[in-house]
Amino acid sequence: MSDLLTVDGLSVTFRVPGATVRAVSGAAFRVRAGRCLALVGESGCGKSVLAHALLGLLPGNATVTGQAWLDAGGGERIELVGASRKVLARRVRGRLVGLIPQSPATYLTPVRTARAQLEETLRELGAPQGAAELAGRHGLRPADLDKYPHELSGGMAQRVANAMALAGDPRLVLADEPTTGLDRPLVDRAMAALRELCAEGRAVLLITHDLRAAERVADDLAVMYAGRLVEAGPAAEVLARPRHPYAAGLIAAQPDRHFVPIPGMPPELTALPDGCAFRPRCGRASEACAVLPAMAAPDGRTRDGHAAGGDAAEEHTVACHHSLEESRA
Ligand SMILES: Nc1ncnc2c1ncn2[C@@H]1O[C@H](COP(=O)(O)OP(=O)(O)OP(=O)(O)O)[C@@H](O)[C@H]1O
Repeated sequence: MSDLLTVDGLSVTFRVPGATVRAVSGAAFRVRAGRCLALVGESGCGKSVLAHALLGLLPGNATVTGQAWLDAGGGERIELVGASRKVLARRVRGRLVGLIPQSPATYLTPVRTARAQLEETLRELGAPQGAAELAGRHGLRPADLDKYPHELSGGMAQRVANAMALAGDPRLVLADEPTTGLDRPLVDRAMAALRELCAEGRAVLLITHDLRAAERVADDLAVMYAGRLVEAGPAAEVLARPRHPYAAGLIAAQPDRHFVPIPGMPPELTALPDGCAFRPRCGRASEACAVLPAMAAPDGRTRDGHAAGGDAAEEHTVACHHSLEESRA
């Protein structure tokens, strides 16, 4: 399977009065065709900012550095961080990359019917199909199209948002907390829809704090803490044998596991500590943790700031001086 997206050393800062918010620091990962990578972490850790950075959707106070290579087909690759607004608007957003937004009900324009919004999307893309045909493929009936967003159920609004995201037949789909506000059956349906996208050969980047949802759909998992990836690998492997104390804590905090919250709070992104940002909350912390640990495979090979080549991305990697693997060995 080929890499559709290769992110390398991606960082995002925001200028705010008197401070700098370090929202994403040196993220490196790849998303492959036919696979779903779930990016998980607590609210505010930088997941959505990362997705928006890829699409050039951040506000003017943001600075993005690093690289993100998108396979545009036909041997062409587009570097998203340096791409012009025109390239992002005309070639990337909606065409090569579809965005399934957080909270579809609020993403849709309240004063326009579903049909009007789908038609506008299709017109912008120059797509030949009609709104009814597109809607039908996403399980919407023609009568649903004449409804305004507030008249749509959560599930229907989600289908409209999915139809808009997929109208341009994108190779990569970014799903930003697509399950926000949905009850469990709708979450299950949304996850099944993401799985279908993978079966069609698309690559899916799922951004979520819902580990249970990630568990259902993800092939690969990356765990983010305070703007930094701390653990990555095959989803089943990371969930069964987490190596980073934060990842282990996040998993143990699930209602169907021990339901024990991690003590303390994440640090302010305007005042990140030196070294490992999880240090103040970590029972395993030592003086060594004052130095930032590199993302490394069990044999110690590091890949901090660099997307892995070959098949190495499926390796289970962790950025921790005292990983749980160490104590299991
Ligand atoms: N325009 C902005 N200016 C300053 N800070 C911002 C801006 N946009 C986002 N941030 C900050 O960046 C950090 C990361 O936000 P982000 O929305 O990516 O978190 P998240 O992990 O997706 O959480 P959630 O699930 O709540 O959306 C937060 O501290 C947020 O306050």
